[in-house]
Amino acid sequence: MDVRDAGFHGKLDADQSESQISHLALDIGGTLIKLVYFSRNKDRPIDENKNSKNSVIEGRLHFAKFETSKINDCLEFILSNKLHLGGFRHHKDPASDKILIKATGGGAYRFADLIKEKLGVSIEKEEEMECLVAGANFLLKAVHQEAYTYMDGRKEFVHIDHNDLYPYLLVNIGSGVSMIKVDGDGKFERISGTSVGGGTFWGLGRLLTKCKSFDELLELSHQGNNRVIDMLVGDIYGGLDYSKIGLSSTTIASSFGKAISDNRELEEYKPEDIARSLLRMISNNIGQIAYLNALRFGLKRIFFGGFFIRSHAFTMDTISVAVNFWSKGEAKAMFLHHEGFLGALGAFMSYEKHSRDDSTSPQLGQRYPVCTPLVGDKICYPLNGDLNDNDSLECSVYVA
Ligand SMILES: Nc1ncnc2c1ncn2[C@@H]1O[C@H](COP(=O)(O)OP(=O)(O)O)[C@@H](O)[C@H]1O
Ligand SMILES: CC(C)(COP(=O)(O)O)[C@@H](O)C(=O)NCCC(=O)O
Repeated sequence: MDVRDAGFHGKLDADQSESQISHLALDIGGTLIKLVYFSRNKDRPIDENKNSKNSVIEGRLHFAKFETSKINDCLEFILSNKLHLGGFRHHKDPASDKILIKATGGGAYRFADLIKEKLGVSIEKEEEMECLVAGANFLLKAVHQEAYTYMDGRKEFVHIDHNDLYPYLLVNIGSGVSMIKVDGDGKFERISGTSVGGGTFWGLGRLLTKCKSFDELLELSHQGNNRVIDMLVGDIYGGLDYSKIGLSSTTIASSFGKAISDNRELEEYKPEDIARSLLRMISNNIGQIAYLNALRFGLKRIFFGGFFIRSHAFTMDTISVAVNFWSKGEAKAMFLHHEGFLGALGAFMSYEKHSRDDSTSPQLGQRYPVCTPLVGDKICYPLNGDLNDNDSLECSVYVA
């Protein structure tokens, strides 16, 4: 289970629940539900700016995720921690005590009735692509050391020049894959996508290896050797490179191609080798399609997000190699630390739209504060994967 998963009985610690929690936003995807919410630091007073109508509140953004198939666990977590009270009310209808919660992703439509029934709050739907872009722009502009490259086991943070960020290609690898050309705040076009994504890896992997969880499948892929199943150029060319067209003998000529002639049954292959081939096939394919789309629109920067990545070394390495190979070294794949939370962050930021409507609850106006990722009280960027439990970003928000 992912460390950012909040379990069924997940209760926030006393410190967190005593502080004021507000502005819960959800991204309910095909596989995972992502939650973002803000908690005010209870020991810090609100800094009221006498010259403006705004006040600054210091606090933290919190992140959690659940499997979509276990939505009841997620709703239980929200209910038991009273996160659902952190919504907003429309001032056009002051008599109404109806609370609205921001949500994006297909599940905002699919589960609206269930959420209403279980939490007693209504869903205000936000468009998924808009949220992904808003989340990515926020992270790239506001969070220090958010973007990084990963190649040959080396992670390097990328300095983001705010004046030279656009245009870029955002590749969100969730259950399926969306490729979005981003030209500015709220300016974007979804230029491509592929159904061969994270859901394909996990779905096929589960069938072929009998793994019980995504993490188990990922862990298995660590130990495997894809050359047992993939047909390499060298397998076809008698151990030689095909130098004339730039293919080394170790390049995969055909993913899973060896299984044609091996005369072996599925059970005779090691699950770890299957997991490795599958991960490589899907990551490679996405990296290639991403690069071709970047080329189509002359985009130099490609950022990859979505929970398929999971800061997994082999996944990132494969995507980076694919982008590097197809671009002949011209383009680099970049990854986002808060990879899976782009949509939820975008939905969270859309509370700003209502800051003038809402007279009864705190009104949030996120203005790209400088955020520092904190785990406990330490600034923390683990190099090899997930953020730790109680993951949060320290930040200030403006309240109109
Ligand atoms: N704990 C997990 N359980 C299931 N899938 C996971 C998990 N962690 C990462 N994944 C991968 O992430 C994908 C979902 O990514 P996400 O960005 O949340 O997309 P969606 O919005 O479609 O749910 C899954 O299809 C799977 O490949
Ligand atoms: C339909 C979706 C936007 C839903 O988002 P998700 O829950 O996968 O994050 C995504 O799965 C997608 O872009 N699929 C690829 C469809 C295609 O372009 O072929």
